[in-house]
Amino acid sequence: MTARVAVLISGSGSNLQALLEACADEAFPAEIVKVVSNRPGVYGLERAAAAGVRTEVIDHKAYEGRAPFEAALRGSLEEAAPDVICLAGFMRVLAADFVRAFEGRMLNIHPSLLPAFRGLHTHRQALEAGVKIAGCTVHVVTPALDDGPIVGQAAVPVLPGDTEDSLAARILKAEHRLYPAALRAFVEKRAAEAEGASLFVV
Ligand SMILES: Nc1nc2c(c(=O)[nH]1)N[C@@H](CN(C=O)c1ccc(C(=O)N[C@@H](CCC(=O)O)C(=O)O)cc1)CN2
Ligand SMILES: NCC(=O)N[C@@H]1O[C@H](COP(=O)([O-])[O-])[C@@H](O)[C@H]1O
Repeated sequence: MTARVAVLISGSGSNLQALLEACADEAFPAEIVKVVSNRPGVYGLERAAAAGVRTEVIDHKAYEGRAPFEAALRGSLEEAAPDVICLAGFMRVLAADFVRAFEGRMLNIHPSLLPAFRGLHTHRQALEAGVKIAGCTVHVVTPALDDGPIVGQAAVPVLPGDTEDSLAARILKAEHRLYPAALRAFVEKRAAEAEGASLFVV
């Protein structure tokens, strides 16, 4: 079965692009059915349109607070009937009620080796901490920030003279390899678990 995936973005969408390219392979067990951005005019929307994927903008600045924004965002996602939601450079903290509506089937890619360096400015945190290994993590989204079960990780070296930009660029390349691999593993595990359940029903 091919999993229906909706992707949330806020910007460039380079991770979205990696997922689009992976899904273009007929053997990949997922298809991207909708891309939703909380920011209008971002390049990620152009990437989705070029791939023939439906897009929608739910601009958080157009709503009076998080609750009405998240209600609109939830409606846009539910309209697509996704099996899995992928946050890909999505930059809004989601309230517990929203996360629970998609419990266990929402993934995020975070540019650090969690549990190290949660939140924003992860590359600055890594350089200030003096770590020699950095990387990225795909995890299940929970109400707590950047805290859910880890699906996969990729490590890269921190090199002498690295700046935030040089480290971010190295990690971003790893993200583009990690996210499709992690999504495949996540989808295949869910399918196997569902098949296992049906065996007991029979
Ligand atoms: N409930 C959860 N929501 C989100 C998670 C999560 O694990 N649980 N992951 C984040 C993604 N993320 C880091 O990977 C992250 C994104 C945004 C922020 C943040 O502080 N955002 C600010 C606004 C920043 C902006 O709009 O430029 C905010 O929401 O006030 C922290 C971490 C996605 N959501
Ligand atoms: N906390 C979330 C976060 O920092 N996400 C990060 O935003 C960057 C841009 O992604 P993009 O090129 O896919 O838009 C990526 O490095 C991603 O890990």
